[in-house]
Amino acid sequence: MRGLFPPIALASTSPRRQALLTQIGVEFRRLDIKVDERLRPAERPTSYVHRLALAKARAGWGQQPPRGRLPVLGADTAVVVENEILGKPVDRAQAGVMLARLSGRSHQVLTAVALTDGYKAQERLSVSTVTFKRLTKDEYEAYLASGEGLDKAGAYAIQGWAALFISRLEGSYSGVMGLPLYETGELLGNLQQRKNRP
Ligand SMILES: Cc1cn([C@H]2C[C@H](O)[C@@H](COP(=O)(O)OP(=O)(O)OP(=O)(O)O)O2)c(=O)[nH]c1=O
Repeated sequence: MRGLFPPIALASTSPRRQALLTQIGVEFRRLDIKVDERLRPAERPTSYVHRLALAKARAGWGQQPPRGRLPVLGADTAVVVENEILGKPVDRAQAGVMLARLSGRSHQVLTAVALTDGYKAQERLSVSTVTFKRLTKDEYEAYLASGEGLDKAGAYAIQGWAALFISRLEGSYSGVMGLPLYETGELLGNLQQRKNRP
């Protein structure tokens, strides 16, 4: 299938986001961006992921040379349990605490995507509910030893071994992995429509 969308820039260091964008045939240049990911006092999880997705897209826009800029896509993912955001664990011990919070219950995964062309920005939010089985001691130990969850929000990867722990997913698999492809397609489709307008 020939690509449906124009080329873009992806403001992300995440290999998962690159793989997902490649999956839908989007050509992209990658921009290494770093934004302040600290949560603001009393900030709600949805506001937080929206703010960061937009900040990443804008930072990426600012990083491109003024000539030949491409529209920039940014995304941010947060795991939310009992209204608390679980970010990426700082070490194995914290990863263990996060897994214990997720074990035997459901949580939400929010991923916001933002696309800017320097003038306007569009955004979408994907919300999924993920249910974990109750983990056994052996499962905790094996998973923590694998190191798989250490660079992931909530200390797990749905696309990896943690699939063995997920009894139910309501929502978007790609959204949980870091880039909701349906919503991303909507943003890219709007871009295409604007381009085709006489
Ligand atoms: C819950 C979950 C998260 N993740 C990943 C997606 C994101 O890469 C990461 C969440 O962290 P983010 O801060 O959203 O992204 P990032 O720092 O990895 O990359 P960027 O440069 O774009 O800011 O967790 C999975 O890969 N699988 C999962 O099941």
